Amino acid sequence: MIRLDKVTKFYPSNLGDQYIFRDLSFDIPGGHNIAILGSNGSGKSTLFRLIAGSEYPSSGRIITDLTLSWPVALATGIHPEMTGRENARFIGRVNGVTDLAAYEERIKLFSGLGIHFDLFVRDYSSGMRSRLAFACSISIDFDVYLIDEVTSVGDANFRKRAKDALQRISDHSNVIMVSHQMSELRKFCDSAIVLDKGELTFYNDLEEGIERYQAL
Ligand SMILES: Nc1ncnc2c1ncn2[C@@H]1O[C@H](COP(=O)(O)OP(=O)(O)OP(=O)(O)O)[C@@H](O)[C@H]1O
Repeated sequence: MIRLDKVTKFYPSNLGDQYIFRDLSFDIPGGHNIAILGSNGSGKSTLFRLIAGSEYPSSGRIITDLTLSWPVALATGIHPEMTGRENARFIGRVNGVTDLAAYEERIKLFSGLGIHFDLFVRDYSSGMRSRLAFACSISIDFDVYLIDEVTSVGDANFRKRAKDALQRISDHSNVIMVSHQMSELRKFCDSAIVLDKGELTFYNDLEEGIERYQAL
């Protein structure tokens, strides 16, 4: 379970503080593959960053007893001044991977980065960076994978590899996924959370959630 406890999140702007969530308490149930649905700007990415811990709430807290991956689009923890291999090794070590050499090789193979794996990440394209981040994430055992752009990262070949890996993962772990493509969500998710005006609603049935979202 992932619990949002009285979470408030706002961003300062030239028009004053823009509130995304105000005093929001919500339990994201475990054991589901959940699609996050909401219109542009409703706060899906913000929610992801809060859950992943890559951004703090303005007040309140997020509590969980689960291990969570990081959203790939953020490429959180990927350091531009290190090579892909050094990044992989660092991420592996931080996440308690025991066989680091095997982990590195898995990432090199999965990311398809070839010789770029030993070049500085600062010289990567954004697609290459996302491929590295996704490969690092998918090669670690997490309880929940936060998936934000699997369908749009890299070329057709990589996308197929990513989807196959995700399919394997969703058999034994859970995913929380953001995508504007309903076909993708239908492939991996069984339930939904709809974001609207700072409120979250959980739908046990994905189709019910999609219907609600489309009616917004
Ligand atoms: N770092 C930031 N600084 C200021 N405002 C931000 C920041 N990040 C997000 N916002 C604002 O917060 C709101 C929610 O943004 P967010 O990216 O979470 O929405 P989203 O639902 O993921 O949108 P989309 O479907 O377009 O990707 C938007 O109004 C956005 O402008």
